[in-house]
Amino acid sequence: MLKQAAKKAFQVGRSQIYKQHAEKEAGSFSHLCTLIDRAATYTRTPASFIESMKNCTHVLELTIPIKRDDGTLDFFNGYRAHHSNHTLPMKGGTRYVPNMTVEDVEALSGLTTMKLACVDIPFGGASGGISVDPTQLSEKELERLTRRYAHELFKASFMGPGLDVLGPDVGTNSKIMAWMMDEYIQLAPNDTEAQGVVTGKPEASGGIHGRDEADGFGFCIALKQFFLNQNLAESIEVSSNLHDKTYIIHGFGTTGYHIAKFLHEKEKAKIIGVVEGNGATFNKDGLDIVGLKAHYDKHKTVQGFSGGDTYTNGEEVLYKPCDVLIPAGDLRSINSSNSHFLNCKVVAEAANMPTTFKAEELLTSRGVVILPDVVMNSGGIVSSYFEYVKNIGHISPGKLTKRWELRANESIMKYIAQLLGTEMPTGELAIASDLDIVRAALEDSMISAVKNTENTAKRFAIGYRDAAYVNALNRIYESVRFGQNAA
Ligand SMILES: NC(=O)C1=CN([C@@H]2O[C@H](COP(=O)(O)OP(=O)(O)OC[C@H]3O[C@@H](n4cnc5c(N)ncnc54)[C@H](O)[C@@H]3O)[C@@H](O)[C@H]2O)C=CC1
Ligand SMILES: O=C(O)CCC(=O)C(=O)O
Repeated sequence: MLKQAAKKAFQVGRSQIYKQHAEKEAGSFSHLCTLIDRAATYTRTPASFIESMKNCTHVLELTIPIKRDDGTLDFFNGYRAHHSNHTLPMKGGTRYVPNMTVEDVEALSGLTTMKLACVDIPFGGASGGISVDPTQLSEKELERLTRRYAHELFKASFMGPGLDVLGPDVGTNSKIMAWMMDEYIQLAPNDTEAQGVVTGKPEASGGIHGRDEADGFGFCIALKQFFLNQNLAESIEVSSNLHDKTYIIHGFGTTGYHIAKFLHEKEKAKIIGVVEGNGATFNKDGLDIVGLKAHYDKHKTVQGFSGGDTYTNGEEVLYKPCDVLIPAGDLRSINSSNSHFLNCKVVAEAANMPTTFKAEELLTSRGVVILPDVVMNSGGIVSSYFEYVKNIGHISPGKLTKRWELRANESIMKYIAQLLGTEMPTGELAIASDLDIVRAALEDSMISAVKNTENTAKRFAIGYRDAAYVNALNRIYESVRFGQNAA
């Protein structure tokens, strides 16, 4: 069925199909509103609440002047949107990307509200960033721009550990997050919770173990859990194991790389293609991800990797047959111009809003299953939440309980040994590291989110995206009804 559709698409010809479907797609915020409306039918919430979810509470637009290294003045547009303050603080990513629009920022803040609710984190959604290509600035220019952005957010009450906690996203990293925190500390020197103003910081500045890998780790846990469901596996005629499937990953940044790493190392899965903006690599027997990462870090492209065939036009790899396609690049990468040519059984969304409305309609009509962003990529923000809790509590995970748990385990072992009349094994039992604790907690959040999504999808016979939105809207409504914001 899938093969036939793909063959037909090629027969009609790409350019003709592109013309047929190149009409403007809905903007990102109206896309979000449509998803909310679609899910609302299955919720137990009033219409006025649903309408309120289709607006941001506050949106800040800034012009940020910075001095370039050559002494000239340059100006950049910055944004921060607060989608919902139904519970505080608000939280969400910070993007440094060229051509950022206020509509995308608003949509991402709304998406973040939904995502946080799906994984049961008691924060409202926010999002923001600067319209800039960070690779075109020197490190000093990037630091000045970041500090000025943080300064303006603070002045406008768009930043604070009890108000809006900024996290990393496309184009930002732990160093940028640390600059933001430092700027905040200068402005609010007596705030004892200041470390909690941003997440994704280096560990030396209060960051948490495993934040960089969290998105990829969480994604793989969620994927595994979805495939354990026999109905899903049978509906697309695959087994429920991850290791015997083929994967193509679109985007090899923080998220895409860690997904590839976990699938490759832990699941022994075959990643046959990696597509980047500037080319792709393909190996039908599976790519060596460690080697590919070393090549990518050195050359800033996957082209020329000796362990795969190089494609200068990455789209050609995107269209190759695979079981699971993983968009991990940017918004709208699966759209009406390319969805006809995709040859996968599942689209598992690691990026935020990677699939446009029309693309989703087309793919689902062909039987392709979509595993939605709000569940699949929530590992990053869940780990950010753990970092925040550590910062606000001034204590690292397990510091109070680790040794106590070890003693408790030893007592149980002794008791069992006594019952069996054997000796206690010699040597100390392992103590959980901070990373073990974070990973276990993340696993728990991801598995619960997938199970809740599956249950709702089954109950109403709807897709996983609609089910995730139904759960999110119900949870937010309960919090508004009984929470701090209901007058
Ligand atoms: N970093 C995080 O904590 C989280 C990120 N995400 C989402 O995951 C996605 C990726 O984010 P990161 O990995 O953090 O960003 P990143 O900046 O580290 O990586 C993005 C990668 O995608 C590639 N890319 C961009 N446009 C492309 C195109 N048209 N075709 C192919 N490749 C393209 C870039 O070259 C880069 O390697 C984004 O949608 C982001 O919002 C979601 C949840 C958490
Ligand atoms: O950790 C955060 O606050 C943001 C993570 C992120 O960018 C996302 O979940 O989309």
